[in-house]
Amino acid sequence: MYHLAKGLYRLATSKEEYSVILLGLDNAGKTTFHEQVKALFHPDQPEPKLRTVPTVGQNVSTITLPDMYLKLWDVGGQLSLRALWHSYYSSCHAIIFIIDSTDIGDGQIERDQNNGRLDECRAVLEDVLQHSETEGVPLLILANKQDREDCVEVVRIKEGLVKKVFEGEKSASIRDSRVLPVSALTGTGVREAVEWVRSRVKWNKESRPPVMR
Ligand SMILES: Nc1nc2c(ncn2[C@@H]2O[C@H](COP(=O)(O)OP(=O)(O)OP(=O)(O)O)[C@@H](O)[C@H]2O)c(=O)[nH]1
Ligand SMILES: [Mg+2]
Repeated sequence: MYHLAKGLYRLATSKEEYSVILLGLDNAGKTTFHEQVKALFHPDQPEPKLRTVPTVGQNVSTITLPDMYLKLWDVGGQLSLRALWHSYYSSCHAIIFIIDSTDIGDGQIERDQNNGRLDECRAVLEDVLQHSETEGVPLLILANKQDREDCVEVVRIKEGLVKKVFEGEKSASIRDSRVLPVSALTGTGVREAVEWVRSRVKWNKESRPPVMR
């Protein structure tokens, strides 16, 4: 009887847990974004810690939403650390790829002029999407640092970078994806980003079932 009651109690109180991995080049703003999410959704930590240092290893946190736990994995984006990303792919339910919108020239791939880290960004994103274990996983691309005057607008990033990446992706049609403008520093767009992920991991739960906690 005790075990039955305990089982029923567990069932009634448990929630689905989904994992989200934050990817992007070093300095893109992953940790800053992560801190803003924690500040928004952790009642005991209302002030985001915005003085970040380059991530070596990982920062992990779990936020509680009405219908799920969302576990965020913030990993280092430096070249030498990108080789570790693949170990998160098979267990993630969504990918947030963060772009520094001030470090991609004018966002247009064909141009010969200096385009910052646009080519590197494209190659890294393509590499993530081509990995067999990320197939079909919802992808949110964040055009970050939109608070800065020298940023490239989100429409240009969609037309220039994202369209080009998807043209080469075999499974683009079956992957749910979105590009959103954000400023991780000011917090603008962060709530919308979490909301998009929340809805998409649920839609995709047949393909990537959540863990019950
Ligand atoms: N103006 C502006 N600066 C930002 C924004 N987001 C991040 N930054 C700055 O960009 C720098 C790098 O931010 P991080 O969040 O540490 O970058 P990261 O992607 O975690 O970098 P790695 O851990 O090395 O992969 C810091 O100086 C941040 O303050 C933003 O939205 N606007
Ligand atoms: Mg970091």
